[in-house]
Amino acid sequence: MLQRALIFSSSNPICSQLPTTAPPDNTVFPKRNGGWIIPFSSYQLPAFRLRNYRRTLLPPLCSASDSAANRPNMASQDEQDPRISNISSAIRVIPDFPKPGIIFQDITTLLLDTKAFRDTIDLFVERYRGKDISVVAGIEARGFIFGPPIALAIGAKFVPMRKPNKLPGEVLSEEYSLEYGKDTMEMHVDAVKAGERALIIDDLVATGGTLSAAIRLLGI
Ligand SMILES: O=P(O)(O)OC[C@H]1O[C@H](OP(=O)(O)OP(=O)(O)O)[C@H](O)[C@@H]1O
Ligand SMILES: Nc1ncnc2[nH]cnc12
Repeated sequence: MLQRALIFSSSNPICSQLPTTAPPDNTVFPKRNGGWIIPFSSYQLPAFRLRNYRRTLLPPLCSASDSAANRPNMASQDEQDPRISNISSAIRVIPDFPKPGIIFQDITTLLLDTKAFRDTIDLFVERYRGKDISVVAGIEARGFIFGPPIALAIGAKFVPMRKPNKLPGEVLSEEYSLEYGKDTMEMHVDAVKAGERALIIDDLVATGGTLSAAIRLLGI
């Protein structure tokens, strides 16, 4: 997934049918070809070092580990990777769901395709293994599908970022706007420590609101 610090962009080889509406001005993600930023894409940005994690979330405290200079290289590697087009075609696109004007990217069909699903996980594992990442933060709900296998394979812990009032311990909360509504995301306060390097995983970035909230929650 997902962004001076982040994860993904769109001219995205996997979900190539996303609409090309520009993200809001306040997003920090790169806009390649004026498209959206979305997880399974070539412009991945990677992981953050939580230098100074704190409970009161203030301005960005983390930096991206992969320099901008390395990213075009990653992009061209992905463009040559034959797995990407197969993964892209395994995602079903449903217009006007859940309401008119939304072009829904349905990853449940990807999950039915064992090769495409495995290849998706492998792509992330190949990219992030050996990068000193100790935390994979998965965003509910679809980040819970892709995050755990990636976390196990790269030897990181998995931290769920949950919908409100689901976690039993002390939490940090972030409210955010969605393409179709508002929501709140929560994370256990003690799940991530200062100095840890985190990778945020989700299935898709549309407006970037969810990913931005996840970044704020990590205190980046
Ligand atoms: O970039 P954004 O505009 O924030 O949208 C992207 C988010 O929207 C979807 O989740 P959703 O909130 O629909 O929750 P779900 O996974 O529980 O269905 C998707 O899985 C991302 O988390
Ligand atoms: N276009 C989209 N497809 C799938 N999930 C989404 N969540 C927000 N926008 C979405």
